[in-house]
Amino acid sequence: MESIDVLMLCPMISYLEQELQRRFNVLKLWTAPEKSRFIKDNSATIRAIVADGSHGADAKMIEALPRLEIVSSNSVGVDKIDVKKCREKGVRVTYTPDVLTDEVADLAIGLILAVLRRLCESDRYVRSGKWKKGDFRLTTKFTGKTVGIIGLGRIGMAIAKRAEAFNCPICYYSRTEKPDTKYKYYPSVLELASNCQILVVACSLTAETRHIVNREVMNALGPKGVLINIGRGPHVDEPELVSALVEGRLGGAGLDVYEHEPEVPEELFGLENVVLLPHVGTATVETRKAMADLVVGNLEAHFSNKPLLTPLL
Ligand SMILES: O=CC(=O)O
Repeated sequence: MESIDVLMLCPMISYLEQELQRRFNVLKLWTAPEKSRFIKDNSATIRAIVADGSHGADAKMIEALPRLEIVSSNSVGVDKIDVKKCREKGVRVTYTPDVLTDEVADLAIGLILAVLRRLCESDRYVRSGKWKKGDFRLTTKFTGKTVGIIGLGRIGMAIAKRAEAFNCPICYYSRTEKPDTKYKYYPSVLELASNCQILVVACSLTAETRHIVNREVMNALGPKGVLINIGRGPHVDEPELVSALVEGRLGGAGLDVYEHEPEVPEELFGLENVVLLPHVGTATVETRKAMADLVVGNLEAHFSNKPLLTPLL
């Protein structure tokens, strides 16, 4: 498959770059001094795009590539890809579900513990020598707290299972009630937030779920409530989140994602009830390799006329 031109949108793990290069002619968009010129110059030959959760293909890019056949995304979230345009143009879209579910769910639990038990703050306490002057203050118990989950898909379900092991009552919001789960369903996020102590965002980002966590929801979660976001930044109204935390209307937050990554509101840096991660939900060697294998496997399948491994479209 040496002669197939694949446009890679941003740097990814070297294993993925190497595996792609062994099979395809990889064009690295980020190395081009002028991106739109680069796309134009190669538009007659590019047949595939490799995207990720932060770098996708918008309508303009898709329109600019008349020979484009497939977008293979190194992510489960495809909100940066204009899927509607792909459908219209007959461009296939693949993503990397399942292989990353455990990793993201583990991190959600890690964030809950980090916020409630102040793990980052207490680590700093030891390193700075403050322990010698007195014990660290008391924190908050996780076991038994009610966990509300927005979006009970693969990842939401994996978080629920883990939280159950901490004896947490689980409730959830999703567009429709899931028939085969014992977890309590609330038909609105507001009701969910009013009835849980830890609210976890685990749904995909769409026009409907943008700012699904707004001021009202944060107020309902309240000064003892904790918000965990391992979904996408725009799920949460970020300026409202900052003011809710600064004003003490919300008890704490554990965030892996932000509205304008890698920009993070500086007001959050001084808050000890907030744990900030740099969008690392899937970022382990094991999971990123499994994702890379799917990205390559989907392209290989497509160009050998075999069924796609994990098609979205
Ligand atoms: O954010 C990560 C993903 O969508 O896989």
